[in-house]
Amino acid sequence: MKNIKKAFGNNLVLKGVDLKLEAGSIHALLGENGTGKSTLMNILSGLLAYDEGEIITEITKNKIAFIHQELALVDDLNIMENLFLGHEIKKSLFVDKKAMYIKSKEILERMNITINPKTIIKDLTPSYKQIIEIAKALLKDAKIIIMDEPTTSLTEIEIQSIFSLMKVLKSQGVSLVFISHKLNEVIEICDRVTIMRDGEVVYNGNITADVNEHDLAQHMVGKELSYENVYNPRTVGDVVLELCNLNKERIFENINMSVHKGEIVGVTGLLGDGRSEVFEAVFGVSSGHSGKIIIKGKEANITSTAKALSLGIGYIPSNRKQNGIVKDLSVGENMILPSLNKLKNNGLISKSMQSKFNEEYVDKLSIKVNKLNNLITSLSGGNQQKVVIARVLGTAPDIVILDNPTQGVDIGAKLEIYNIIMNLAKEGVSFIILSNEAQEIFMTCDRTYVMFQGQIRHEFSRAEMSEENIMLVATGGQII
Ligand SMILES: Nc1ncnc2c1ncn2[C@@H]1O[C@H](COP(=O)(O)OP(=O)(O)OP(=O)(O)O)[C@@H](O)[C@H]1O
Repeated sequence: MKNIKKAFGNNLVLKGVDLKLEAGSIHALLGENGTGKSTLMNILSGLLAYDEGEIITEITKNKIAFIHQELALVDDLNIMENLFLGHEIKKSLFVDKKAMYIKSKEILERMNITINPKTIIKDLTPSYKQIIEIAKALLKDAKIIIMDEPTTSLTEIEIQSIFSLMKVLKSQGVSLVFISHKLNEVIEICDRVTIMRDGEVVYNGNITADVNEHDLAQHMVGKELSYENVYNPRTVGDVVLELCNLNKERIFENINMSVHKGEIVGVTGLLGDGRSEVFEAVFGVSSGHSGKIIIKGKEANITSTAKALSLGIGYIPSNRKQNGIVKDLSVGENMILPSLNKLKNNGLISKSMQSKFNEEYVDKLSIKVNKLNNLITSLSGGNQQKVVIARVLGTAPDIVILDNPTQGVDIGAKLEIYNIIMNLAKEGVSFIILSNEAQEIFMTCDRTYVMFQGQIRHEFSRAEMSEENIMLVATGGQII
């Protein structure tokens, strides 16, 4: 790609970008949120037109596959039906299931994957779903496969299976583009890297043994980042949230947990460990559980999210696209949703109070937005996540539950978010951080619970926390 330029209205998003992809290579595309990575890849795959520049390749558009974060699979159909959806093999007027089965098996074998093509998608683990998306790309004989943050919702074991598949594809001459904010993974799997900042390329190079995360992060943000001093110890107050024997059949069991005023508590484990479901119950998103939820010493009967909010609980769900944002509303409107009452003047929303509120949080969280009344969907993924965080913080909660809070957020913004959490905790706000990123837990939490198959298996004090200890318990092992 040579000197690619692209503007949305008067917002010049790509300012002349060059990118060279090689066959049989894994190329990382990095950059802060909103810097234009997805736009560039949408252009490469033909989803978006560009204003200026040139794309020089012998590969036709139909041989370029873009695997987005939201997978395009139909849950109730099987693997084979998903692979051929819309272009079924036909024998006269009928769908030739046998031929489709044979071809599906062939593709899966090419990927070194042993799975029955008749398996229903909803029975697959998240990594297998990713693998099926890749299989779809291979079915159309893709020569370039673009993967947009493919590992965000995967466990360590699943990430390794995606990586081995990427290596197989690379050895077969496919060119892979890996968009990610997880710099450790970039170093592990990629051969080359292009780093963008503000719509321009600021760095291009090979990932050699001497490249470290720190260097990549520095290129991304253009300044030195300080990871060391994020965590600040605090004196915490009385218990503000207590979960006593919380049970939900087959989902979680005997959950006992406490959080103090001003404390930051982590809950971690592998995907499917039940942590999200526990806090959906606490926030009134789901019902059907037994046990007690005690808020500031009083048993609470939380039957709705409105009730949870009125008790001073804020919550950020794990899946932003499904549960977090309202697609038809603007950035500004999304940000104020739960704070509407606070912004009313004589029963009407005060425009000036709304703008002040919006501007305060755009500034506090460095949200990259052109106009506050643009649709939320026009923001980059990471910036949408920041809007969701702003929305919760804006309700001035006493207890904040953050499920996967920095999903898709770049490293610079992550540190900003952690610092905001630290400062609010110092002021007495309590946080519960549900995360599968050990680094996130270390950088922020005073204590952490580790869950496995719906149960709390261990509670670590800050001094006892280590990546090895957490992994051991999260995978069903025991600390001796
Ligand atoms: N369809 C659109 N209409 C208007 N603006 C858009 C549109 N798509 C993207 N943008 C803007 O283009 C800029 C770049 O967005 P893009 O999604 O390419 O960033 P990104 O680098 O992929 O970010 P992230 O890491 O957060 O996913 C952002 O400012 C975004 O708001």
